[in-house]
Amino acid sequence: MTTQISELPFNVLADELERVRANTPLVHVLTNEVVQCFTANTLLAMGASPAMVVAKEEVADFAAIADALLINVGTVYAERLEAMNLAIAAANAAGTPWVLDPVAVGVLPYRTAAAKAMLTQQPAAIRGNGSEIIALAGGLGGGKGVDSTASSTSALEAAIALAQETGAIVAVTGAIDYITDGEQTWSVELGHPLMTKVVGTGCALSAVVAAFLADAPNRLNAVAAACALMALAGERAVECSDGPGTFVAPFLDALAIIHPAQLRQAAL
Ligand SMILES: Nc1ncnc2c1ncn2[C@@H]1O[C@H](COP(=O)(O)OP(=O)(O)O)[C@@H](O)[C@H]1O
Ligand SMILES: Cc1ncsc1CCOP(=O)(O)O
Ligand SMILES: [Mg+2]
Repeated sequence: MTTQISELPFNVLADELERVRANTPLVHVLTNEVVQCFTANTLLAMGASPAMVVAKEEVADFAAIADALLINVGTVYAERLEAMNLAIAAANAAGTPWVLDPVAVGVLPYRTAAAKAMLTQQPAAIRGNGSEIIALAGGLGGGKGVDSTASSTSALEAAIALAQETGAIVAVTGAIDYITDGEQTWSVELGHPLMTKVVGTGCALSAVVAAFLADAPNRLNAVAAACALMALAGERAVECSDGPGTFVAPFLDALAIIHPAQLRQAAL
């Protein structure tokens, strides 16, 4: 199974970033307990508005008024899963796009079953690392806890199959990010290996994917632009950091500073 693969042009990223910043989308975030603050700061820095509403008594009301929803199963347990499924149902009823981040799917049966059941609930996008995407597509993904043991390139076929099966845009990330609708595939060759040494870069990326999907006229471009923005900010942050401990501050700064006009200039 193959699709046409092209590198995402910077002017597509520029157009998408301009659109998102003009709308400041409200993103409903149901994520794991490790990355809450980093995810909220990432969304604020790039121009969205995060809210971590998690109670099962509140999630349906909030998913209906949010512009997009993130479901991340990183520290899922029974009550959180119940809230996630209520939020997904309400998002679908309201036409709110929702994103699945299948953290460590394939490693543990409880979360694997939970995430696979969610695939029938029309996710607008799925963003995961190589191991997670292979497992979600029904293969043996491997995975070392939350980390991938499979390259994104080795997971591309699984990503394409998953997109065709679910109708979602699938982003499989790693040294190269691939973003596919099952027919057309964008690649993003940006980023830096140091991004794997700071917890939450993948989780925060999935939240940014949700932000870009809010009212998106072209979902493939929206998800690809989210991947490109994060990877570009990571690359820039590495230039002025000494390692994982000093990465986060310049990363958030880069997310805020990167400007569509600058991207259009770089595209020339
Ligand atoms: N080897 C690498 N080189 C460059 N960028 C990378 C590399 N590995 C991951 N990234 C970037 O790090 C971010 C998180 O991706 P990834 O590590 O695949 O997700 P996760 O944290 O969910 O496992 C993405 O922006 C991705 O492009
Ligand atoms: C360490 C950890 N444990 C459960 S969720 C989580 C965070 C995973 O973050 P990411 O997928 O962005 O590396
Ligand atoms: Mg992850």
